[in-house]
Amino acid sequence: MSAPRYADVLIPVAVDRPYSYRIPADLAVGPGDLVAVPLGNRTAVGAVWRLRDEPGGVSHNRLKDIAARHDVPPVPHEIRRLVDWIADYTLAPRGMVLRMAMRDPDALAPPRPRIGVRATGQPASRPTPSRAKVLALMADGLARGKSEAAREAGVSVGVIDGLVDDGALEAITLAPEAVALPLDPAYAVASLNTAQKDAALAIEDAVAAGGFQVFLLDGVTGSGKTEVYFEAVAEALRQDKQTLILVPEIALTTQFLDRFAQRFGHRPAAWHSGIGATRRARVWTGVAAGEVKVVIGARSALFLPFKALGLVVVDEEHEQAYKQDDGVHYHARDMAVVRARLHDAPVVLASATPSVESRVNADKGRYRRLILPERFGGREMPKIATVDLKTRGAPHGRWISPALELAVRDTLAAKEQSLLFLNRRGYAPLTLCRACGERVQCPNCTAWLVDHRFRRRLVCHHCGFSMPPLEHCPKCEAVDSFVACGPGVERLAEECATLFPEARLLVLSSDMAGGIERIRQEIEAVAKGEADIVIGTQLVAKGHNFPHLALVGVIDADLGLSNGDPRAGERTFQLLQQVVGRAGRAKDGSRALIQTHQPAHPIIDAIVKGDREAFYAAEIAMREEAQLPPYGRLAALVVSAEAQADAFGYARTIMRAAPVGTDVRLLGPAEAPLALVRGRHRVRLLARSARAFDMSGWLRAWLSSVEAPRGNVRLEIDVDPQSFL
Ligand SMILES: Nc1ncnc2c1ncn2[C@@H]1O[C@H](COP(=O)(O)OP(=O)(O)OP(=O)(O)O)[C@@H](O)[C@H]1O
Ligand SMILES: [Zn+2]
Repeated sequence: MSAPRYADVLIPVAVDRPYSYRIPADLAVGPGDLVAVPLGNRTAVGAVWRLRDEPGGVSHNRLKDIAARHDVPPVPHEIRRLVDWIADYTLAPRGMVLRMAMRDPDALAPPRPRIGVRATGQPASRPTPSRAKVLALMADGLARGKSEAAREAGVSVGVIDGLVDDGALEAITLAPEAVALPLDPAYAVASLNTAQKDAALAIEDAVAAGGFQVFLLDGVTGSGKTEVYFEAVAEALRQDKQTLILVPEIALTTQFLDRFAQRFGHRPAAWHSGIGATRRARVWTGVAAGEVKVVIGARSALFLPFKALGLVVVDEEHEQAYKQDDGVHYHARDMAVVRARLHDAPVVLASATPSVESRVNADKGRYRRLILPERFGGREMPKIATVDLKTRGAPHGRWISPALELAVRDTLAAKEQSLLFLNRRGYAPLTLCRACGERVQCPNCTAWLVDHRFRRRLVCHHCGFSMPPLEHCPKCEAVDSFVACGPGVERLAEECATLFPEARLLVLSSDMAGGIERIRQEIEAVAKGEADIVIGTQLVAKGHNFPHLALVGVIDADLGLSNGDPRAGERTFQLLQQVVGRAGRAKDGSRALIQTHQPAHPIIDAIVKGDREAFYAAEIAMREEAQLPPYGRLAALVVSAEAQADAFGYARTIMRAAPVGTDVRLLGPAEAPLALVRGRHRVRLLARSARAFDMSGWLRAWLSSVEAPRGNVRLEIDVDPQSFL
């Protein structure tokens, strides 16, 4: 049999189809190989998508030759299928999806050898105190990197070089740093309670047997879901298979990495945008070679080239952060399920507040639901009560009600921790002119500027625009007339400093100076009990374990309830349940106070009564009635342009071309709630169909009949939208 003579090569740019090339007789290429190909007047790198014996429609002579094959791991079969799947489903150009799954071959080149030093046993010809320090350190005979030796001995690198010249040290090539240290499934086995054991066994059996299966690990906050899926990871290790653990926010998982190391002896490999290029390349090739057994990462880890994937875990599966809302609009949780199916491996979706989608899938028998009904060790759930802001609210200009103030005082007196939750960054969400009522808006977005007093700026949370506080009103010229309206976490901190001057305060918000590293340290400080009152945005609600926390105060539970977003109810329930669930994880007798104007709202009521089933039953019934996901399918089309008329114009053009029929209901075009972002006007269309309908196929057929947007007009397609703004 002769070798295939043609290859379709997918290039990681905004194209949907691979291009065909000839394979030169002296070149062997296989599916997934990275190759250099001529593209226009340059050379591009692409992945071989399929091989063929025929040129496929184009004459042999018009095709160009593949220039070269790169000697790096190919894009594996499962990843190629995943890329096809995501492109077909989301309508994103295939090349753009490949881009997330491919590395530049140059970046994958083996790392440069590390040079180290070792003692030769010869004395130094000219002894100095610095030299003596180095030789004392190196007397153990171990090899060390040059700078490492200098740092440990407390001398400059020059001293090391001098000793090499002198013959007292010798330079040697060090073995490359291990990409992942060996994990031991038997390192420190946890003893599980009965419910944990049952759940763990079910997943372990599935890992051992192989085969695709979805588990919904549905356990209340603090029930030990992590311990349960660690046992499944242990089984995968025993089978010599790899595990992918997805988390919504990888930068804040130090606690998790430590727990993992306590269980398996070492940390897993982490994958996120913050790790350096060399390390990324090592992890990538280590995953491809099957040496890296466990990877923890945010959604981009979904595209790593696992050699033998035996288990996928999606922690906090309900998190909105799994949905990517720019470029390729994909949901990493859903695609993790697709990926597990491609590898014929089990997948675990874990949450204390499962998404309605996953819950319905479990109820219908598509997923297997494993329930952990109680906290580990019989620990009590916090006692939850509401504070009715209509009658028992805070005095004017303040946000902590007398009841909450008292509860914080009691908690301080008991030397325990309080958490005050307010999902608003900055000092105040709105700045208003007292004289004329003018509100300070972003020039580029439909949004008020948020007062960030620590930084002394007014900031747009959509585009990042910022400016110094205004001295006089641009409209009525009044001087010093601006007042801050409403609370943000900074303002709440000010109130706490006045009410509880003796308490150690800590504000946790994603935009504090010092970035992610500072947040990481502060989360650890909270866990160690180094703060008395923690003020935080949703950042604090996400899966952290704060053992000293005895009181949670929700400053404004109504924030998420009132907007028109079909997912607002679900999100509010999840956020409140998660934040309340941070309390009382190590000690009984914890409480939560929820400040609200609507204490009788069904969602608030379900939280207070601890009746999550009431929430799911009501929400699921509503979704079914309204044919919303998962009972129906939605797709959003967002047209944007510098001029509003252009956006509406193109939206009407595509609307006119919509296929006639009753399968899909089309709503719009309408101005988006966020009508202006970064100077672009936005118009939305929403398509809704029954669940069984092929929405992606329908959209593709429709849009292929419409002329592409021109000039600065852009069309974005969002299948299964999470955001309706
Ligand atoms: N079998 C066990 N043995 C020892 N400690 C356990 C066990 N199970 C759970 N724990 C402890 O209980 C606490 C809560 O566990 P974990 O963080 O896994 O809960 P979770 O279900 O993930 O909670 P959340 O959804 O709120 O994040 C942790 O401190 C954990 O170490
Ligand atoms: Zn803006």
